[in-house]
Amino acid sequence: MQYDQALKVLEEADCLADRTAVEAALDRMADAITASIGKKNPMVFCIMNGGLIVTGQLLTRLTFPLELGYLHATRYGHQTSGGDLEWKALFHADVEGRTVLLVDDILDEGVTLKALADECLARGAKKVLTAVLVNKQHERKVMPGYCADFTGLELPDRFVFGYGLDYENMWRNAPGVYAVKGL
Ligand SMILES: O=P(O)(O)OC[C@H]1O[C@H](OP(=O)(O)OP(=O)(O)O)[C@H](O)[C@@H]1O
Ligand code: HPA
Repeated sequence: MQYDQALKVLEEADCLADRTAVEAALDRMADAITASIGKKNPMVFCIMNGGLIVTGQLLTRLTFPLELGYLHATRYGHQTSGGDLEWKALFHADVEGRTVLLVDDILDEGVTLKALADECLARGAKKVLTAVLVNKQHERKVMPGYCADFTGLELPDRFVFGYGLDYENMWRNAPGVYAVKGL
């Protein structure tokens, strides 16, 4: 996307959650995560690329012992609808017997998180929990009612960017969650 076009995308977008709202959501998530697994010495995986900012900002709010790793799987690329899941980076850490927390930017249809959670369980994880900044509200989930264990924001069925979420690989750095005009 060209520079001018990218500026126009942000200018025309609808802000669904500004920085203050996102930070409050991260605070709530951190409290809930701490209460749930604060004493479990969990293995936390950032789901790249989208999970980068949420994981970073969440982790500074988690003041208990944990280990950090990353997984990379993608199914959207430059598209606004998902395809087959493509693994880009496989497990580099042993999850056997561990409590695992998967952190991502969004649960849209849930295909990505469910596949990664299933893979952790297949590798012997004792318990797998999931955390997302955004849950997109619609009826196209991978299983009816599928949702994360910890959700920051419930947002409408729009294509969103910011706080790690991209629109055509741009604006992951936008300081709020914005919906693309017309999408
Ligand atoms: O719930 P789903 O419908 O599976 O969609 C959610 C996934 O889609 C995005 O990743 P994407 O494939 O765009 O890769 P990226 O993280 O590199 O942007 C997002 O970061 C989630 O991982
Ligand atoms: O709305 C979205 N925005 C960015 N990335 C996504 N991946 C799934 N849904 C979305």
